[in-house]
Amino acid sequence: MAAINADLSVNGYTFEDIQTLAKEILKHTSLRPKIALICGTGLGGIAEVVENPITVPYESIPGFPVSTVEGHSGNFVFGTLGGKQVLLMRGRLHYYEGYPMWKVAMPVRVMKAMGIETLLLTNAAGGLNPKYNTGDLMIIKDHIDLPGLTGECVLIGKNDTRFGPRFIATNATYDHDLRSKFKQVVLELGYGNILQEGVYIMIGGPTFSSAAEARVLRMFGADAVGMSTVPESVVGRHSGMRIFGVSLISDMVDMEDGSKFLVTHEDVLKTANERALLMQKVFVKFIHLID
Ligand SMILES: O=P(O)(O)O[C@H]1O[C@H](CO)[C@@H](O)[C@H]1O
Ligand SMILES: Nc1nc2[nH]cnc2c(=O)[nH]1
Repeated sequence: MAAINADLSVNGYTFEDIQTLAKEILKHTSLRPKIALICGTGLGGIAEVVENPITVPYESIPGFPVSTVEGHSGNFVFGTLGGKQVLLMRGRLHYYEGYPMWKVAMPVRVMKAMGIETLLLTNAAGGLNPKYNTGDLMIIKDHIDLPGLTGECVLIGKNDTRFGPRFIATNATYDHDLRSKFKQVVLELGYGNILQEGVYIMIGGPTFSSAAEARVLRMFGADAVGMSTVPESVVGRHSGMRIFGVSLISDMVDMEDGSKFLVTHEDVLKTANERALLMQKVFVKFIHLID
């Protein structure tokens, strides 16, 4: 395999590097899925219901970064879910792990090179909307790219038009048809009482927000806050993918400064664990409906 050329002028991985990584991963399987799912914190359990799974650990892929966060196991899983070939990414990369933004979303470019057309994003997020409850599922209808607004957009740097155009619209990123199919599935399964639709805001992390920060995020119009997803959806959009996103509300954010509840990563993992079975059921049916 050719050496990975970490050329910073093109955001680390050249177009050729990305093709090389894709070929390297595809050597492990004859499957050619068009749907990929990125598993959020503690949500990798969806992989347990993948039929005939083929697991490709990140360490076995020369030049691929490792995932360092608990609840992100660090492998790709190919197989069938809901009757469709799928690719699961168990273990996303986060900015707060020290990866530059372009590296955080690099796997999405590799997915595109592997033939992925539809990108499903999941995450655990803190609830900012006072009507939400811990354990709710929030379909992402829009996002606020807080790092992007302050100069850390994932697409900053030299643009290679083989990946996508220099300038892209990011309104209407989250596909309407996929959103209504997901809604349909959740309602059919009888989970309508925990279903929300709202705006996700990305912060850099790893600090959870202070109460004053949380009030600002809410004033911006966000319903849930987390430390991921936006770079992946922007790069997916840039490469012409269809995007869907859902947040599991892992905890309700303290907005008042007086709370005794200090959120921990363990709280986030606990909620994800409690919703593992429900997420499996929902995604099997949802993926079945995707064209
Ligand atoms: O967004 P995902 O990967 O689900 O993870 C969320 O959970 C972690 C905090 O517990 C943060 O990484 C936050 O972004
Ligand atoms: N409060 C809070 N909870 C989360 N769960 C996942 N991400 C977050 C976050 O950024 N804030």
